Amino acid sequence: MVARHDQATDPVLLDGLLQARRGTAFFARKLNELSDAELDGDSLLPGWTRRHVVAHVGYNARAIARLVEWAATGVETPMYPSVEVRNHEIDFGATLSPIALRNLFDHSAVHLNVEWRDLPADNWHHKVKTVQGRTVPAEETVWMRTREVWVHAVDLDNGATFKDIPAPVLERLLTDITGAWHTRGTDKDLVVEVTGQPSPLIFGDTSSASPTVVSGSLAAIAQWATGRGTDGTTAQRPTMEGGDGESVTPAPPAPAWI
Ligand SMILES: O=C(O)/C=C/C(=O)CC(=O)C(=O)O
Repeated sequence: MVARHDQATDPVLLDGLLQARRGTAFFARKLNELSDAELDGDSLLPGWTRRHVVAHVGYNARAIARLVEWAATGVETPMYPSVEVRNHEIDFGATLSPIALRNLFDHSAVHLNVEWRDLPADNWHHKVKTVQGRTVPAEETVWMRTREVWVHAVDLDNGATFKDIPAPVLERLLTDITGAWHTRGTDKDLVVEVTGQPSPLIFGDTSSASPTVVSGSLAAIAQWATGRGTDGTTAQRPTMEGGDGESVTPAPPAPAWI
């Protein structure tokens, strides 16, 4: 394929797009491993079947494509008209036939990919607004989608784990989550330590004099921080007397993320 002269060439952006496409392929693989009947089963998300997860991931691609169209045209096209419409759409999508659900995922992913492919380099800096009210450059849509496809592949609960998610994606996810806790002030006296790294990764309330320190591998900590289980985590709690503190396994639940 011949690249157009106005296409994006920023290596960071191109690497991000690769991570999003790999995540989409990974989600597609896990979805293809599920029989139609298995789509009716529970996902890891409370109250959602696997059907809800697939519908959400499909509609999320359409919603993100609307942000890319906004960046391309300058015409404001929000992700969703409202959170209520978003939620209703997911509930409706979960009732589609298996073939329609699978088509929704496939077609919406292709559509988003085409919107990204066709967005001229300059337009990637244009500002758009997410459904959470964040104003971000269009390049952020790549990360928004990356996060969705990798994490929701785990939510399908048919074998994918956080260990399947590439380390740079997990690290950025942790930066996002701990940033959200900090903004809300829900990380008081909480330090998160990723073990088994060449150089230590530390997040959270690092200025606290008596923090609870939650530690574990990158995958275990990301799973815990996203509210998807405490396996592989431990917590070191301060004691009244000072000293080394008491060890708690597994760690207590993480603060809410979204
Ligand atoms: O990162 C944001 O500000 C927003 C992210 C989303 O809206 C992702 C979704 O949860 C969705 O598509 O509904």
